[in-house]
Amino acid sequence: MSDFTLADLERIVAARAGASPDESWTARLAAAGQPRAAKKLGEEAVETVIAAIEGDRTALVSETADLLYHLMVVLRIGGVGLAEVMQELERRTGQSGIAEKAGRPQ
Ligand SMILES: N=c1c2ncn([C@@H]3O[C@H](COP(=O)(O)OP(=O)(O)OP(=O)(O)O)[C@@H](O)[C@H]3O)c2ncn1[C@@H]1O[C@H](COP(=O)(O)O)[C@@H](O)[C@H]1O
Repeated sequence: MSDFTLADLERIVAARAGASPDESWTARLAAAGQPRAAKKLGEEAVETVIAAIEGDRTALVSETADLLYHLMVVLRIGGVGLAEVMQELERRTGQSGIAEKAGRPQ
């Protein structure tokens, strides 16, 4: 199994965001701006949904990789660090999602 982490990918995205858009997809998306990058993220999310619904495991792996990569680009453009997201996910471990939703103000 791979020990490559999302934090590793975040570092790669950060390093490539300032490269030449002619040589780097990351830089091309960063130069195009958040609307373009977010649209691409949405496309990859839909492709992941389709792969999941179709039960296509190979496509689910590939489309999820596309999705996570484009999510890292969108987070980078949005100035959000992966650590902030992981901190929020850790905060949520203290409670079931069902209980969390039930406890929201009506
Ligand atoms: N993980 C990725 C990664 N996943 C997808 N992509 C690119 O995202 C683009 C997606 O565009 P398209 O939708 O046309 O391609 P597609 O999704 O395969 O097409 P569909 O089948 O979905 O229609 C393609 O150019 C992919 O190569 C990625 N580009 C870069 N990375 C990582 O980022 C690093 C730096 O890449 P550059 O910034 O390009 O140097 C790479 O070494 C990788 O580690």
